[in-house]
Amino acid sequence: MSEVKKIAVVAGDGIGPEVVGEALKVLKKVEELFGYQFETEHGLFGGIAIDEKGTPLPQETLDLCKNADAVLLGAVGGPKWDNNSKELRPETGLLGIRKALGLFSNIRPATVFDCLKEASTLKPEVLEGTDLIVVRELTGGIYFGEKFRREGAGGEEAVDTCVYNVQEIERIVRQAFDIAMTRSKRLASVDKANVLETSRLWREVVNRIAPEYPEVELEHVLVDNCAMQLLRRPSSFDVIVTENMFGDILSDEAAMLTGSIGMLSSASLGEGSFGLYEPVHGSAPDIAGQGISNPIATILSVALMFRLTFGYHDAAQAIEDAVKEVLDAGHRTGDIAVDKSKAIGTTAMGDLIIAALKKS
Ligand SMILES: NC(=O)c1ccc[n+]([C@@H]2O[C@H](COP(=O)([O-])OP(=O)(O)OC[C@H]3O[C@@H](n4cnc5c(N)ncnc54)[C@H](O)[C@@H]3O)[C@@H](O)[C@H]2O)c1
Ligand SMILES: CC(C)[C@H](C(=O)O)[C@@H](O)C(=O)O
Ligand SMILES: [Mg+2]
Repeated sequence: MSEVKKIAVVAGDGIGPEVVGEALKVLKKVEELFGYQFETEHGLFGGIAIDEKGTPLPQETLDLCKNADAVLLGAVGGPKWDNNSKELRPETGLLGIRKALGLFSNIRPATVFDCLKEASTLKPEVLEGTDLIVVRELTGGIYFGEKFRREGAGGEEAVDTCVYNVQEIERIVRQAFDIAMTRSKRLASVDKANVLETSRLWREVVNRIAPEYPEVELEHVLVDNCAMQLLRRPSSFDVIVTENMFGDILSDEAAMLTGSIGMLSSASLGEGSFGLYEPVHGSAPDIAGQGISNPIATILSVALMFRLTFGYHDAAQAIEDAVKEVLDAGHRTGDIAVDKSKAIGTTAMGDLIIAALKKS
C-alpha cells in the first residue's frame, strides 16, 4: 500500500465548493483504481471564513495547509465581500496563503483539446499545435508592494508600488528554464522593459541566467505585444515566464485559446514538492449555485497535483485521458458548448469523467 497523502481542501466561495466536490469524487475513484491513499481535511477560506471566523485566512486553515502534502483550492470572493476593508477582502486571503506557504511559482498550462477548437474564439488553423504554459511569478510585484491613499494636488491619490529583487526574479526564471528543458526548449520572457524599471531588472536577470541553458531558445517579448501574439500565433509559444500581474492577465487570455476559463488548471509551487492546486478561474458569482459550472479546471488541477507533488504519473495520465474521452464524446458544460441547449451540468460532467477513468 502507498503512503497516505494528506490533502488540505479549501473550497472557498461561489462555484468553489461545486467544482471541488467533483474533484474530490475523482480523488476517491483514483484511490479505488490505483490503490493510492488520500486523507482530506477541509478548512474555511475566503468569504465564508470572513463570515464565520472574521478573517479570510484563519490561523487553523493556514496550519492545516502547512501540515498537508498538498492543498486543493476552489475559488474565493464575491460581491458580498466587495466593500470590505482591505484586510477583510477574500483576495487578501488568497495572496496571504500564497505568501505564507512560499508559493512563488504559478504554473498555468493552456492545453488546447482538438475537439474544443470549435469553442474557441480563434480559427482552428490559428490554434493548430497550441500547447503552452504560463509560468507566473506569484509572491512579488505590484500585488504585494506597499499600497496606500494620500491627499495630492489633484485630490485623493492611490499608490500601488511594484517591487522585485534579483533573488525573486532568479528563482522563477530558473524554474521556467527548467520547465522549458522538459518541453520544446523555447522560452518567452515577457516584460515591459521599455518602460518599467522592475522589467529592466527582470530582463537583465533573464539574460544573465540564459547562458546556463544554452539549448533553450529565448525570446524577450513586451507584454502588450505578447497579448496580441497570443491571439495571432499562439502555437509559437511554449513556456512563457512573467511577473505577477502580467501572468495573471495573460493566463486569463490564454484560457480562451482552450475554449473557456473553466478549462485552465494551475499549480502553485515553492522550493520543495509541496504545492497548492486550484483552477485559474474565480468564484463566478454570476453562475454560482446553479450547478452549471465547468469542473474540468479543478479536476485537471488534481492531475497536476499527482504529477508535480506526488509523482503519481499513471493516475494523472488517467485523469487527463478521461477528460479527453468525455470531451471527444461531445459532452459539454455551457461555457464550452457551441449548442448551449445540449449543455450538461457540473455533476453530470464530473460523473462522466469518473466513469471514463480507468487504469490502463
Ligand atoms: N483564484 C481565485 O480564487 C480567484 C480567481 C479569479 C477571481 N477571483 C474572484 O472571483 C470573483 C469573481 O471574479 P470574476 O467574475 O472576475 O472572474 P471569474 O473567473 O469568477 O468569472 C469570469 C467569467 O467566467 C465564468 N466562469 C468562471 N469559471 C467558470 C467555470 N468553472 N465554468 C463556467 N464558467 C466559468 C464566470 O461565470 C464569469 O462569467 C471576484 O471576487 C474575484 O476576485 C478569485
Ligand atoms: C483573485 C486574485 C487575487 C487572483 C490573482 O490575481 O492572483 C486571481 O485573479 C488569480 O488569477 O488567481
Ligand atoms: Mg486571475
